[in-house]
Amino acid sequence: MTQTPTPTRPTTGRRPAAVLIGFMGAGKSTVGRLLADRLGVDFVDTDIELVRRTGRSIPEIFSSDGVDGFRTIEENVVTDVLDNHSGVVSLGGGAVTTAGVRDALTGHRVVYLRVSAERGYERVSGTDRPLLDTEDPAARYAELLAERTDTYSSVCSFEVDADAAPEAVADAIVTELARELM
Ligand SMILES: Nc1ncnc2c1ncn2[C@@H]1O[C@H](COP(=O)(O)OP(=O)(O)OP(=O)(O)O)[C@@H](O)[C@H]1O
Ligand SMILES: O=C(O)C1=C[C@@H](O)[C@@H](O)[C@H](O)C1
Ligand SMILES: [Mg+2]
Repeated sequence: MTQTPTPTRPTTGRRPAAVLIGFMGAGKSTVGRLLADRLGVDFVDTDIELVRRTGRSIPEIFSSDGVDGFRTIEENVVTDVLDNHSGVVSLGGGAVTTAGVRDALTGHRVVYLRVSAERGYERVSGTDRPLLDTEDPAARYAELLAERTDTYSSVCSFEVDADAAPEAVADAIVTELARELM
């Protein structure tokens, strides 16, 4: 009897050393770069990659395609990067809200940068964040963070306190990665 092979995405067989997740302002991009330097590997930020591939800014995509359109583009970029990148990968803050991204994270070393609403909002306040474009962005920030916390926890391999300084967060990740090798 002939068996139908399970369809899989084409891959290069490369796997990220670590995938950073967490809310806006948790420091995924900042710490991701530091961590990649420390490990001597490449760094890819899926928000930057998405802008590069589409030639449009994130606020432009939100305004023309809506949040669902943005998530579809984001899912394609994230799954492609996870399949083909071997260094450190930082995801956009809302990528894990898409089921396809959560599935694609299975089996990866996923680090959750857990930031408090106070520290995180301080870091993003005044920047162009479509999802915070409301009358009370600080309250919206805290609300969205609370809504997503369980999702971040459910897909991560381990979490680090991201209220600390970027170097300290990168150190904590290196320590945990080294512990896993013991
Ligand atoms: N641990 C930290 N301590 C203090 N400031 C930080 C820390 N991490 C990041 N920052 C600052 O906060 C801002 C946002 O950081 P960053 O862009 O790395 O966050 P992010 O998690 O990638 O957010 P996004 O989900 O929007 O991509 C930047 O100005 C950065 O310099
Ligand atoms: O938290 C979010 O939903 C987002 C976070 C950013 O990284 C960007 O991906 C975008 O602004 C959406
Ligand atoms: Mg970022």
